[in-house]
Amino acid sequence: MTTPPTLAPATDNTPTDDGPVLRADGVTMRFGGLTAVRGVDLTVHPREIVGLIGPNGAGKTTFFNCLTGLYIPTEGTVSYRGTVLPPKPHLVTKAGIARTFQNIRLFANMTVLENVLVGRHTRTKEGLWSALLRSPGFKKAERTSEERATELLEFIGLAHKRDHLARNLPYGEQRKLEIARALASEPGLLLLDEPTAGMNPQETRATEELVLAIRDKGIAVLVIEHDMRFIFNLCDRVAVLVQGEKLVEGTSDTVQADERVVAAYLGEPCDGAPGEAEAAEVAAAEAAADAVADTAAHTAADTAADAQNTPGTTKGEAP
Ligand SMILES: Nc1ncnc2c1ncn2[C@@H]1O[C@H](COP(=O)(O)OP(=O)(O)OP(=O)(O)O)[C@@H](O)[C@H]1O
Repeated sequence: MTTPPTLAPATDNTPTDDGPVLRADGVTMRFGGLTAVRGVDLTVHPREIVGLIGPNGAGKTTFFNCLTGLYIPTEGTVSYRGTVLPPKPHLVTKAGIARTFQNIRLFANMTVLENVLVGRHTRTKEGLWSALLRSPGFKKAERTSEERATELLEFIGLAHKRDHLARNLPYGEQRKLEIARALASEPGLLLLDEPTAGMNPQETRATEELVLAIRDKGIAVLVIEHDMRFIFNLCDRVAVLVQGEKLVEGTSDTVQADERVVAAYLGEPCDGAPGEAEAAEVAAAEAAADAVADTAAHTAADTAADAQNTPGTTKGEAP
């Protein structure tokens, strides 16, 4: 992939202090009797790329939904740049957190440009009447939004398709468009939920480069992904969720070397596991066959030695 062009930041994402962009404190989410997320703490610092991994059903998406106000956590708080966020998606976006979804959520019958413009609505203050009357203020805001959306499309490499309908884009480009739409809200933190799902290796590599370019713009990234190569190549830090709890957190090297992580993905062998009796039977049969083969080999060797030691017998001649 060619390196994405640089994008002039519309908002200043330079941190005002050394504090984290995101801080989740003791986030717990229960659905009736099921605790999907239990007491999870997580911080993301400015210009960091943090990975969130874990087996299916570990609670990753539920945790994202708690961060973005889609769910109201049963317990715990989520803060953005030191301020506790209200659990309302549009207020979370307005504060500076944008996200993409596991399943693509584009407006299929809108153009590529229009999809990005939709993402800007939290950054425009022109109201409905202003839009209907096409007031001078509205026209100016519209021009600024279009310029900004065009810059974003250039940044992700879709400017040449700005007038195509979203539904006609290939899958990999639809995923890119989702990212552009999220960036249109000018976030300080971008949450990506499985951005490479369904992608081929080239598209995955391109997404890796795109995420790095986004980080270089000063935007912190928190990413859920099942593709371990993608995560370990990209992330400054990785947190592992297992059954709703944070099991390990650290650099890619630390997490990869942690036996608990391997066990969480592969499952610990346990007594009476299906197939264990069959495996034991096969091992016993193989051991018995080896013993029989050994005995036969010894007998043959002894017979040959006896033949050589018998008096009056020459080689190749029957006694
Ligand atoms: N709205 C909901 N109501 C009830 N249970 C839910 C709801 N959302 C998620 N769950 C349950 O919470 C648990 C965690 O699910 P979640 O989708 O967060 O896991 P995940 O780690 O994102 O999994 P995957 O990697 O498969 O996407 C699962 O047992 C799931 O069935």
